[in-house]
Amino acid sequence: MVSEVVVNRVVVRVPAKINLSLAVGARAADGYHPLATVFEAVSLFDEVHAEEFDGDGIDVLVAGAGAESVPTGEDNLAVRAARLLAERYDIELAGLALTLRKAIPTAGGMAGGSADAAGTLLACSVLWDIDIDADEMRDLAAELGSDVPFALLGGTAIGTGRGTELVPVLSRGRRHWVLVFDNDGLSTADVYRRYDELRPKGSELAVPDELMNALTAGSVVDLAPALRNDLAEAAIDLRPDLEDLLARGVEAGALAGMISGSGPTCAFLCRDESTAIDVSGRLARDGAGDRVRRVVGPAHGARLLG
Ligand SMILES: C[C@@](CO)(OP(=O)(O)O)[C@H](O)COP(=O)(O)OP(=O)(O)OC[C@H]1O[C@@H](n2ccc(N)nc2=O)[C@H](O)[C@@H]1O
Ligand SMILES: Nc1ncnc2c1ncn2[C@@H]1O[C@H](COP(=O)(O)OP(=O)(O)O)[C@@H](O)[C@H]1O
Repeated sequence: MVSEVVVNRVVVRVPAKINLSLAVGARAADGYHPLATVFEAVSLFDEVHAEEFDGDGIDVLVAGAGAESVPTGEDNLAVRAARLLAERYDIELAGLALTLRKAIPTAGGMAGGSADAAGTLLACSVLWDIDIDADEMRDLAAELGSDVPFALLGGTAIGTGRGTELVPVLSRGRRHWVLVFDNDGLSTADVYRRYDELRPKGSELAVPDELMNALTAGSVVDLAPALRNDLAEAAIDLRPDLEDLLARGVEAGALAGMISGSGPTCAFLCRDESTAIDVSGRLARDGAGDRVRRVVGPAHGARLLG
């Protein structure tokens, strides 16, 4: 009989994000686009459970929403995060079991894979008792993906560079969002590629003043017209039905609807909680069914549970 004794276990909760504003410049020589974005973490969380066992290698179990579309081998972002951390801190990687409890859609434009990478960095640094500071953790996160540093930080933040240079934004109040997931994900790389075809020169890299003012004032009414997503045109070009969904959310009572990041998730900003309940009910009845979620922003970044 093989004995696999659990010697330690850490659980981390990590948020999804939306981009309140996403300005995209022209593709640079490294293949990435310079961004000026405002990230907002929302109350939709993946959980990463990390355990050591007497054994070998990394075991991955994925549970929850869309689990079947998440790879469980070396290309899983959580596995890549664990291996990167172990390599940089000379940890001898014996048995590591990672369980990912997913609520964030995969390839949904909400940084679901990035959240798991960020959660794994935090979980394994605690599990392996590594003396790592926030800057070192941020640098490892940026190696794993452009959205990973923000998943660690959470809240509301301006992102520049590839999206990895972050400055927290002080905002007032809470924002109520209704999300509508899509059953089929969109590849981020494909959406950026389509963006290049539609706008080879990119667009002006700026965060709108109106958006920053609305966040400072805590006014969702002023925020709604200031929301911006340069990738929306490319995402809608790849998924024309999204345009109709965006219009239906506004007809149902949302202040504004936008594509989340590279899509295909649509996010609807609502005046308050009761409007969000109403809008989510209407969209669910109107065909979106169990693909509708109500969330609140801003939410905290990667955090240890228990
Ligand atoms: C669009 C955004 C907006 O926050 O998020 P999602 O919608 O994917 O969640 C991000 O820029 C996605 O970040 P992330 O999903 O981490 O991308 P990465 O793994 O770093 O890169 C995947 C691919 O996207 C493209 N990419 C990504 C970031 C960037 N600033 N420019 C790019 O051109 C590159 O083609 C890259 O090969
Ligand atoms: N732990 C993970 N969770 C989700 N997707 C993952 C994970 N690891 C690797 N992937 C791969 O990354 C791709 C996109 O990841 P994801 O971060 O969910 O997209 P997006 O940034 O659009 O939200 C997926 O197609 C999936 O194959």
